[in-house]
Amino acid sequence: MSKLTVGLVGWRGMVGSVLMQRMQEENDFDLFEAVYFTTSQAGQAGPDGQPLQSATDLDALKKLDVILTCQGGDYTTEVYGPLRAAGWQGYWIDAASSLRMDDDSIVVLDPVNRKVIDSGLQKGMKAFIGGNCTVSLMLMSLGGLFDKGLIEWMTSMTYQAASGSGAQHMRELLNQMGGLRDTVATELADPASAILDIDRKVAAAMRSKDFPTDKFGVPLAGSLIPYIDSQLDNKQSREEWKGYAETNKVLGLSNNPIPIDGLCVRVGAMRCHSQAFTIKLKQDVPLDEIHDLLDAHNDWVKVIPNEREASIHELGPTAVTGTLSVPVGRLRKMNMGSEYLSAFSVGDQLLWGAAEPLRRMLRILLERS
Ligand SMILES: NC(=O)C1=CN([C@@H]2O[C@H](COP(=O)(O)OP(=O)(O)OC[C@H]3O[C@@H](n4cnc5c(N)ncnc54)[C@H](OP(=O)(O)O)[C@@H]3O)[C@@H](O)[C@H]2O)C=CC1
Ligand SMILES: N[C@@H](CC(=O)OP(=O)(O)O)C(=O)O
Repeated sequence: MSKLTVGLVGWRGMVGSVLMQRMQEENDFDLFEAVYFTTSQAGQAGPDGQPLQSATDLDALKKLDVILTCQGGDYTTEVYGPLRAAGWQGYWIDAASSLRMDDDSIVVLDPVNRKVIDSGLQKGMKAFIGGNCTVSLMLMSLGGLFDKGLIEWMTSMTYQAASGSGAQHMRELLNQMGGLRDTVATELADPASAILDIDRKVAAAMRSKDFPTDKFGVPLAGSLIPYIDSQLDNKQSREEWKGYAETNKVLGLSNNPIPIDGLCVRVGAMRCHSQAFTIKLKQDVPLDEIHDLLDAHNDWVKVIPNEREASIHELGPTAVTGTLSVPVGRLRKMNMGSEYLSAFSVGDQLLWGAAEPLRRMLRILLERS
C-alpha cells in the first residue's frame, strides 16, 4: 500500500518544532511521505535536503493527501478556502483557531473525543483542528468527570504561560526578569540592604518607559496581565469565550452545552498553563471515586494527593514543563456544599496544548489509510 503524502507547513515555528520533535520520537515519519513547505524560504533546503516548496502554491498543495499546518490563522484564511474551491479533497490538520467553529470541522483531542473524531471521519469530514491550549489541557485533566456526565457547570480561572503569546513574548519575559534583577544587583548582594528600597527600585523600573514591553504591552515579570486575546462585545475575552464554545464542540455537546466560564490571566511561566476549577457536580460523588475516575481516564493525567508537599513539588510548571504529563490535584469538596469540587491542573501548552493532538490526528489518518 502506498504511503500518504503529507505537506508540513509551519514546521520551523515554535509549535511546529515541538511537533517535529514529537513525530521523530514516535517514528511517525516512517509512515508517510513528507513534503516541506514555507511562506518565506521557498527553494532553500528543507529538513530532508529537498528544496522547500511555497506554502501558497495551490498546485503543489493540491497534490497532497494531508496538509498539517502550524503556520497560524492568517495562513489558514489565505489558503484553505481557495484550496477547497479548487477542488482539493484532502485532509487538513491545523493548529490555528480560524476553522475551529466551522460546521465542517472537528476540534481534535482524541483521548477525550475519539468517538467524535471517528464519527466525523465516517461522515466524510476533512478538517481536523487542534483546540485552544487551555481547553485541551482542561479536558485532559478533567476528562473522567466529563466522560461520566457529572459536571453541571464549572468555572476555570487560568494562569497562562508566556509561550501562549509566541516565542518573542517568551524572550521578552526573560529580558524583563533579567532587567529587574540587574536594577537591584548591588542591593541584593548586600544582605543588610533594606527590602523596601529594593521594592521601590523594582517598581520604578517596571514603570519606566525603558522597560522592555514591546510584545506584551505591559510588564509581566513581577506582575501579571488579567486579559488574554481580544475583547468581545459581552466583555468576555476571546480566550474566556473559547472555554465554553470549544469545550462543548470538542465534546459534541454544542446542542446541549455545559455552562463554563472563567477568567484568563497571563503569568510569568514559560510554557505551562495552570488552571483552578470550581466544579458543580450533578450529584455528591465521594472524593475517592472522583480520584479514580480522573486517574483512569487517560494515560497522561495524574492525580496528585491534596497535600502541601505533593502539591508544591508535583503540581506546578517546573515539574511539568516539557512533558506530556497533566497532573490534577487540590481536589476537595468546597464550603458551598458536597456537590462543589475544587481542583487545579497544569499542562505544557505546546505539547497537549498544541502539537500533540495534531500529531495524534495525523496518526489516526495514517493508521486507517
Ligand atoms: N504559540 C502557541 O502557544 C500556540 C499557537 N498556535 C497556533 O500556531 C501558530 C504558530 O504559532 P508559533 O509556532 O508560536 O509561531 P512562530 O512565530 O514560532 O512560527 C510561525 C512561522 O514563522 C515563520 N518564521 C519566521 N522567522 C522564523 C524563525 N526565526 N524561526 C522560526 N520560524 C520563523 C515560520 O514560517 P516560514 O517557515 O513559512 O517562514 C514559522 O512557521 C499560531 O499562529 C497559532 O495559530 C496554536 C496553539 C498554541
Ligand atoms: N491563546 C493562547 C494561545 C493560542 O494560540 O490559543 P489559540 O490556539 O486558541 O489561538 C494563549 O494565549 O495562551
